[in-house]
Amino acid sequence: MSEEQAPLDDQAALQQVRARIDALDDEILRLVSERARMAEEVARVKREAGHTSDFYRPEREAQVLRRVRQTNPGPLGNEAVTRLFREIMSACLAIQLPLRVAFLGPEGTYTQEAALKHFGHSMGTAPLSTIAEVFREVESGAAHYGVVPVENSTEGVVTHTVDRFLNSPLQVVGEVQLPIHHALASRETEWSGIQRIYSHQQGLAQCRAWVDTHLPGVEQVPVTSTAEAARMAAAEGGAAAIASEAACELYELPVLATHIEDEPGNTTRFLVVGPESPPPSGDDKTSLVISRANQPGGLYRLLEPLARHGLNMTRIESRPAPQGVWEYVFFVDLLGHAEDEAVRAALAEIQEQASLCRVLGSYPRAL
Ligand SMILES: O=C(O)C(=O)C[C@]1(C(=O)O)C=C[C@@H](O)C=C1
Repeated sequence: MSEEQAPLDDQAALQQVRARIDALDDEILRLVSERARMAEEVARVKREAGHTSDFYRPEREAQVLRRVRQTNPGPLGNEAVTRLFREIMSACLAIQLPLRVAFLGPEGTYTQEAALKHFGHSMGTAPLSTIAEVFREVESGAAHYGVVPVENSTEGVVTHTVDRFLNSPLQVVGEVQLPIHHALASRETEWSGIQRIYSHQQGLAQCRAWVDTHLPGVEQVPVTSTAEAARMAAAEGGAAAIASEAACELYELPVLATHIEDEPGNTTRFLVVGPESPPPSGDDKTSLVISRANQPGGLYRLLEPLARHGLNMTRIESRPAPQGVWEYVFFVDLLGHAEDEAVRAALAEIQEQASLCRVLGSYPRAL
Protein backbone atom coordinates (compact mmCIF):
# COMPACT_ATOMS: atom_id res chain seq x y z
CA MET A 1 0.00 0.00 0.00
CA SER A 2 1.48 3.38 -1.00
CA GLU A 3 1.43 6.37 1.35
CA GLU A 4 -1.36 8.07 -0.66
CA GLN A 5 -3.58 5.00 -0.25
CA ALA A 6 -3.17 4.83 3.55
CA PRO A 7 -6.27 5.54 5.64
CA LEU A 8 -6.74 9.22 6.53
CA ASP A 9 -5.98 8.58 10.24
CA ASP A 10 -2.60 7.08 9.36
CA GLN A 11 -1.81 9.99 7.04
CA ALA A 12 -2.56 12.47 9.82
CA ALA A 13 -0.35 10.53 12.24
CA LEU A 14 2.45 10.48 9.67
CA GLN A 15 2.14 14.23 9.12
CA GLN A 16 2.33 14.83 12.86
CA VAL A 17 5.49 12.77 13.24
CA ARG A 18 7.07 14.50 10.23
CA ALA A 19 6.24 17.92 11.68
CA ARG A 20 8.05 16.81 14.86
CA ILE A 21 11.04 15.64 12.75
CA ASP A 22 11.11 19.06 10.97
CA ALA A 23 11.16 20.81 14.36
CA LEU A 24 13.97 18.52 15.56
CA ASP A 25 15.96 19.14 12.35
CA ASP A 26 15.63 22.90 12.96
CA GLU A 27 16.93 22.36 16.47
CA ILE A 28 19.79 20.11 15.29
CA LEU A 29 20.78 22.69 12.66
CA ARG A 30 20.71 25.46 15.25
CA LEU A 31 22.88 23.39 17.62
CA VAL A 32 25.33 22.29 14.92
CA SER A 33 25.71 25.91 13.79
CA GLU A 34 26.27 26.97 17.38
CA ARG A 35 28.91 24.24 17.70
CA ALA A 36 30.62 25.45 14.51
CA ARG A 37 30.72 28.97 15.95
CA MET A 38 32.43 27.50 19.05
CA ALA A 39 34.99 25.82 16.78
CA GLU A 40 35.64 29.24 15.17
CA GLU A 41 36.08 30.60 18.68
CA VAL A 42 38.59 27.85 19.50
CA ALA A 43 40.49 28.77 16.31
CA ARG A 44 40.53 32.44 17.35
CA VAL A 45 41.93 31.53 20.79
CA LYS A 46 44.57 29.28 19.18
CA ARG A 47 45.61 32.02 16.71
CA GLU A 48 45.85 34.59 19.52
CA ALA A 49 48.07 32.18 21.45
CA GLY A 50 50.38 32.11 18.43
CA HIS A 51 49.38 28.68 17.09
CA THR A 52 49.32 28.68 13.33
CA SER A 53 49.23 25.02 12.40
CA ASP A 54 47.82 22.84 15.19
CA PHE A 55 44.11 23.29 14.56
CA TYR A 56 43.67 19.55 14.09
CA ARG A 57 43.75 17.96 17.55
CA PRO A 58 43.60 14.15 17.28
CA GLU A 59 43.58 13.67 21.06
CA ARG A 60 40.59 16.00 21.48
CA GLU A 61 38.70 14.38 18.60
CA ALA A 62 39.28 10.93 20.15
CA GLN A 63 37.94 12.21 23.49
CA VAL A 64 34.85 13.72 21.83
CA LEU A 65 34.08 10.47 20.01
CA ARG A 66 34.66 8.30 23.09
CA ARG A 67 32.32 10.51 25.12
CA VAL A 68 29.63 10.32 22.44
CA ARG A 69 29.90 6.51 22.43
CA GLN A 70 29.73 6.33 26.21
CA THR A 71 26.66 8.57 26.48
CA ASN A 72 24.88 7.31 23.34
CA PRO A 73 21.25 6.71 24.45
CA GLY A 74 20.33 4.72 21.28
CA PRO A 75 18.53 3.62 19.18
CA LEU A 76 21.41 4.50 16.82
CA GLY A 77 24.40 2.20 17.28
CA ASN A 78 27.87 3.45 18.28
CA GLU A 79 29.20 3.09 14.72
CA ALA A 80 26.41 5.36 13.42
CA VAL A 81 26.82 8.08 16.06
CA THR A 82 30.61 7.96 15.61
CA ARG A 83 30.20 8.59 11.86
CA LEU A 84 27.79 11.48 12.48
CA PHE A 85 30.01 13.22 15.02
CA ARG A 86 33.13 12.51 12.92
CA GLU A 87 31.50 14.45 10.05
CA ILE A 88 30.41 17.30 12.34
CA MET A 89 33.98 17.67 13.62
CA SER A 90 35.36 17.35 10.10
CA ALA A 91 33.17 20.27 8.97
CA CYS A 92 34.05 22.30 12.10
CA LEU A 93 37.77 21.75 11.47
CA ALA A 94 37.41 22.72 7.80
CA ILE A 95 36.21 26.21 8.76
CA GLN A 96 39.25 26.59 11.04
CA LEU A 97 41.83 25.25 8.59
CA PRO A 98 41.02 23.21 5.47
CA LEU A 99 43.23 20.11 5.78
CA ARG A 100 45.01 18.48 2.86
CA VAL A 101 45.48 14.76 3.44
CA ALA A 102 47.69 12.60 1.20
CA PHE A 103 46.96 8.89 0.85
CA LEU A 104 47.91 5.88 -1.22
CA GLY A 105 45.68 6.37 -4.26
CA PRO A 106 44.25 6.50 -6.82
CA GLU A 107 40.64 7.32 -5.86
CA GLY A 108 38.90 4.19 -4.58
CA THR A 109 41.68 2.56 -2.50
CA TYR A 110 41.04 1.12 0.94
CA THR A 111 43.51 3.75 2.16
CA GLN A 112 41.16 6.48 0.92
CA GLU A 113 38.35 4.75 2.85
CA ALA A 114 40.58 4.77 5.96
CA ALA A 115 41.42 8.47 5.45
CA LEU A 116 37.70 9.32 5.19
CA LYS A 117 36.91 7.23 8.27
CA HIS A 118 39.55 9.17 10.22
CA PHE A 119 39.19 12.74 8.89
CA GLY A 120 35.59 12.77 7.55
CA HIS A 121 34.54 14.15 4.16
CA SER A 122 35.40 17.84 4.66
CA MET A 123 39.14 17.42 4.03
CA GLY A 124 40.99 18.11 0.80
CA THR A 125 42.60 14.95 -0.55
CA ALA A 126 45.80 14.17 -2.45
CA PRO A 127 45.74 10.63 -3.90
CA LEU A 128 49.36 9.58 -4.60
CA SER A 129 50.64 6.46 -6.28
CA THR A 130 53.19 5.17 -3.76
CA ILE A 131 53.71 5.06 0.01
CA ALA A 132 57.05 6.88 -0.46
CA GLU A 133 55.25 9.74 -2.24
CA VAL A 134 52.75 10.04 0.63
CA PHE A 135 55.65 10.41 3.10
CA ARG A 136 57.39 12.95 0.81
CA GLU A 137 54.21 15.01 0.37
CA VAL A 138 53.85 15.40 4.15
CA GLU A 139 57.59 15.86 4.77
CA SER A 140 57.65 18.73 2.25
CA GLY A 141 54.61 20.37 3.87
CA ALA A 142 52.53 20.03 0.66
CA ALA A 143 50.01 17.97 2.68
CA HIS A 144 49.21 18.36 6.38
CA TYR A 145 48.86 14.60 7.03
CA GLY A 146 49.26 11.29 5.24
CA VAL A 147 47.52 7.92 5.54
CA VAL A 148 49.36 4.66 4.76
CA PRO A 149 48.59 0.96 5.35
CA VAL A 150 50.85 -0.67 7.94
CA GLU A 151 49.59 -4.21 8.61
CA ASN A 152 46.90 -6.66 7.65
CA SER A 153 45.39 -9.32 9.89
CA THR A 154 45.83 -12.02 7.19
CA GLU A 155 49.04 -10.98 5.45
CA GLY A 156 51.04 -9.13 8.10
CA VAL A 157 53.26 -6.09 7.77
CA VAL A 158 53.33 -3.63 4.86
CA THR A 159 57.11 -3.46 4.63
CA HIS A 160 57.27 -0.27 2.51
CA THR A 161 55.60 1.67 5.31
CA VAL A 162 57.70 0.45 8.24
CA ASP A 163 60.95 0.78 6.26
CA ARG A 164 60.07 4.34 5.23
CA PHE A 165 59.86 5.37 8.91
CA LEU A 166 63.57 4.63 9.35
CA ASN A 167 64.55 7.70 7.34
CA SER A 168 61.63 10.01 7.91
CA PRO A 169 61.23 12.74 10.52
CA LEU A 170 57.44 12.23 10.46
CA GLN A 171 55.58 10.94 13.50
CA VAL A 172 52.55 8.74 13.93
CA VAL A 173 49.53 10.88 14.88
CA GLY A 174 46.79 8.27 14.63
CA GLU A 175 45.71 4.78 13.62
CA VAL A 176 42.66 3.51 11.72
CA GLN A 177 41.34 -0.05 11.57
CA LEU A 178 39.23 -0.99 8.56
CA PRO A 179 37.49 -4.32 7.84
CA ILE A 180 38.53 -5.29 4.30
CA HIS A 181 36.11 -7.07 1.97
CA HIS A 182 37.35 -7.79 -1.55
CA ALA A 183 35.35 -8.27 -4.75
CA LEU A 184 36.32 -9.94 -8.02
CA ALA A 185 35.31 -7.76 -10.96
CA SER A 186 35.75 -7.92 -14.72
CA ARG A 187 34.27 -6.80 -18.03
CA GLU A 188 34.16 -10.51 -18.96
CA THR A 189 30.76 -12.06 -18.36
CA GLU A 190 32.12 -15.65 -18.49
CA TRP A 191 34.73 -16.54 -15.86
CA SER A 192 36.47 -18.65 -18.51
CA GLY A 193 37.27 -15.39 -20.36
CA ILE A 194 39.48 -14.17 -17.46
CA GLN A 195 43.17 -14.53 -18.37
CA ARG A 196 44.79 -12.36 -15.71
CA ILE A 197 43.93 -10.88 -12.30
CA TYR A 198 45.26 -7.51 -11.20
CA SER A 199 45.46 -6.42 -7.56
CA HIS A 200 47.82 -5.04 -4.96
CA GLN A 201 50.07 -7.86 -3.77
CA GLN A 202 48.28 -7.77 -0.39
CA GLY A 203 44.89 -8.15 -2.15
CA LEU A 204 46.18 -11.17 -4.10
CA ALA A 205 47.59 -12.72 -0.93
CA GLN A 206 44.40 -12.13 1.09
CA CYS A 207 42.34 -14.02 -1.54
CA ARG A 208 44.91 -16.72 -2.40
CA ALA A 209 42.78 -19.76 -1.47
CA TRP A 210 39.67 -18.33 -3.16
CA VAL A 211 41.54 -17.66 -6.41
CA ASP A 212 43.20 -21.10 -6.33
CA THR A 213 39.75 -22.68 -6.02
CA HIS A 214 37.74 -20.54 -8.44
CA LEU A 215 40.30 -19.36 -11.00
CA PRO A 216 43.13 -21.93 -10.79
CA GLY A 217 46.13 -21.28 -12.98
CA VAL A 218 45.05 -17.75 -13.99
CA GLU A 219 47.98 -15.31 -14.08
CA GLN A 220 48.13 -12.97 -11.05
CA VAL A 221 49.66 -9.56 -11.65
CA PRO A 222 50.55 -7.32 -8.67
CA VAL A 223 50.03 -3.58 -9.30
CA THR A 224 50.44 -0.46 -7.12
CA SER A 225 46.96 -0.55 -5.54
CA THR A 226 43.59 -2.34 -5.66
CA ALA A 227 41.95 0.77 -7.17
CA GLU A 228 44.62 0.89 -9.91
CA ALA A 229 43.80 -2.79 -10.55
CA ALA A 230 40.10 -1.90 -11.00
CA ARG A 231 41.01 0.99 -13.31
CA MET A 232 43.24 -1.27 -15.44
CA ALA A 233 40.74 -4.16 -15.61
CA ALA A 234 38.00 -1.72 -16.70
CA ALA A 235 40.13 -0.80 -19.72
CA GLU A 236 41.21 -4.29 -20.74
CA GLY A 237 39.44 -7.38 -22.13
CA GLY A 238 40.40 -10.68 -20.45
CA ALA A 239 41.40 -8.92 -17.23
CA ALA A 240 39.86 -9.03 -13.75
CA ALA A 241 40.61 -7.07 -10.57
CA ILE A 242 40.50 -7.83 -6.87
CA ALA A 243 39.38 -4.55 -5.30
CA SER A 244 36.69 -2.99 -3.10
CA GLU A 245 33.14 -2.82 -4.41
CA ALA A 246 33.42 0.98 -4.13
CA ALA A 247 36.48 1.01 -6.44
CA CYS A 248 34.70 -1.27 -8.96
CA GLU A 249 31.72 1.09 -8.96
CA LEU A 250 33.99 4.11 -9.39
CA TYR A 251 35.72 2.58 -12.43
CA GLU A 252 32.45 1.08 -13.77
CA LEU A 253 33.75 -2.46 -13.55
CA PRO A 254 31.05 -5.16 -13.15
CA VAL A 255 31.36 -7.17 -9.91
CA LEU A 256 31.30 -10.97 -10.36
CA ALA A 257 31.80 -12.08 -6.75
CA THR A 258 31.92 -10.37 -3.35
CA HIS A 259 33.54 -11.20 0.02
CA ILE A 260 36.24 -13.30 -1.62
CA GLU A 261 38.82 -12.72 1.16
CA ASP A 262 40.02 -15.99 2.72
CA GLU A 263 39.56 -14.73 6.31
CA PRO A 264 36.13 -13.25 7.11
CA GLY A 265 37.68 -11.00 9.79
CA ASN A 266 40.26 -9.60 7.31
CA THR A 267 41.22 -6.15 8.71
CA THR A 268 43.88 -3.63 7.75
CA ARG A 269 45.47 -1.17 10.12
CA PHE A 270 46.53 2.21 8.73
CA LEU A 271 48.72 4.89 10.27
CA VAL A 272 48.16 8.61 10.04
CA VAL A 273 51.51 10.43 9.77
CA GLY A 274 52.19 14.09 10.42
CA PRO A 275 54.77 16.55 11.75
CA GLU A 276 54.14 15.93 15.46
CA SER A 277 52.31 13.33 17.53
CA PRO A 278 49.63 14.59 19.94
CA PRO A 279 49.58 14.79 23.76
CA PRO A 280 47.80 12.03 25.75
CA SER A 281 44.11 11.39 25.04
CA GLY A 282 43.63 8.98 27.94
CA ASP A 283 43.72 5.80 25.82
CA ASP A 284 46.80 5.78 23.60
CA LYS A 285 49.35 3.65 21.81
CA THR A 286 53.06 4.28 21.28
CA SER A 287 55.11 3.05 18.32
CA LEU A 288 58.88 2.61 18.64
CA VAL A 289 61.77 1.42 16.57
CA ILE A 290 64.58 -0.21 18.55
CA SER A 291 67.77 -2.12 17.84
CA ARG A 292 70.90 -3.36 19.55
CA ALA A 293 73.99 -5.35 18.65
CA ASN A 294 73.32 -8.97 17.84
CA GLN A 295 74.23 -10.79 21.09
CA PRO A 296 72.69 -13.65 23.06
CA GLY A 297 69.67 -12.28 24.95
CA GLY A 298 69.83 -8.95 23.09
CA LEU A 299 66.16 -8.73 22.20
CA TYR A 300 65.18 -10.01 25.64
CA ARG A 301 67.15 -7.20 27.31
CA LEU A 302 65.56 -4.62 25.02
CA LEU A 303 62.04 -5.74 25.84
CA GLU A 304 62.45 -6.68 29.51
CA PRO A 305 61.74 -3.11 30.81
CA LEU A 306 58.33 -3.20 29.10
CA ALA A 307 57.34 -6.30 31.06
CA ARG A 308 58.77 -4.95 34.31
CA HIS A 309 56.76 -1.72 34.01
CA GLY A 310 53.58 -3.71 33.26
CA LEU A 311 53.27 -2.45 29.67
CA ASN A 312 51.24 -4.33 27.10
CA MET A 313 53.05 -4.84 23.78
CA THR A 314 50.50 -5.14 20.95
CA ARG A 315 52.91 -5.77 18.07
CA ILE A 316 56.54 -6.54 17.30
CA GLU A 317 57.98 -6.70 13.82
CA SER A 318 61.56 -7.31 12.83
CA ARG A 319 63.06 -5.77 9.68
CA PRO A 320 66.58 -5.97 8.27
CA ALA A 321 68.60 -2.97 9.45
CA PRO A 322 69.54 -0.52 6.66
CA GLN A 323 73.26 -1.06 7.46
CA GLY A 324 74.75 -4.43 8.33
CA VAL A 325 74.03 -7.95 7.18
CA TRP A 326 71.85 -10.07 9.51
CA GLU A 327 71.31 -7.04 11.75
CA TYR A 328 67.73 -6.20 12.64
CA VAL A 329 65.57 -3.34 13.83
CA PHE A 330 62.35 -4.01 15.74
CA PHE A 331 59.13 -2.07 15.37
CA VAL A 332 57.18 -2.25 18.61
CA ASP A 333 53.69 -0.97 19.48
CA LEU A 334 52.58 -0.75 23.09
CA LEU A 335 49.58 0.52 25.00
CA GLY A 336 50.16 3.87 26.71
CA HIS A 337 51.53 7.30 25.84
CA ALA A 338 55.23 8.25 25.88
CA GLU A 339 54.36 10.89 28.53
CA ASP A 340 52.81 8.26 30.87
CA GLU A 341 55.03 7.56 33.87
CA ALA A 342 55.44 3.80 33.22
CA VAL A 343 56.17 4.30 29.50
CA ARG A 344 58.61 7.10 30.20
CA ALA A 345 60.52 4.95 32.74
CA ALA A 346 60.61 1.89 30.43
CA LEU A 347 61.79 4.00 27.47
CA ALA A 348 64.61 5.51 29.55
CA GLU A 349 65.82 2.00 30.45
CA ILE A 350 65.53 0.74 26.87
CA GLN A 351 67.51 3.76 25.72
CA GLU A 352 70.43 2.65 27.96
CA GLN A 353 70.49 -0.80 26.31
CA ALA A 354 69.77 0.12 22.71
CA SER A 355 71.93 1.20 19.78
CA LEU A 356 68.77 2.73 18.33
CA CYS A 357 65.60 3.75 20.18
CA ARG A 358 63.26 6.18 18.49
CA VAL A 359 59.67 6.93 19.45
CA LEU A 360 57.73 7.10 16.19
CA GLY A 361 54.80 8.62 18.02
CA SER A 362 52.08 8.29 20.63
CA TYR A 363 48.51 8.56 19.39
CA PRO A 364 44.90 7.75 20.35
CA ARG A 365 43.94 4.08 19.97
CA ALA A 366 41.58 3.39 17.08
CA LEU A 367 37.92 3.25 18.15
O1 LIG B 1 38.84 21.49 20.47
C1 LIG B 1 39.50 21.97 19.54
O2 LIG B 1 40.71 22.22 19.65
C2 LIG B 1 38.83 22.27 18.25
O3 LIG B 1 39.48 22.83 17.39
C3 LIG B 1 37.41 21.86 18.03
C4 LIG B 1 37.30 20.54 17.29
C5 LIG B 1 35.81 20.10 17.34
O4 LIG B 1 35.10 20.33 16.36
O5 LIG B 1 35.41 19.56 18.36
C6 LIG B 1 37.71 20.73 15.88
C7 LIG B 1 38.93 20.34 15.42
C8 LIG B 1 39.93 19.68 16.26
O6 LIG B 1 40.58 18.66 15.54
C9 LIG B 1 39.36 19.15 17.51
C10 LIG B 1 38.14 19.51 17.94
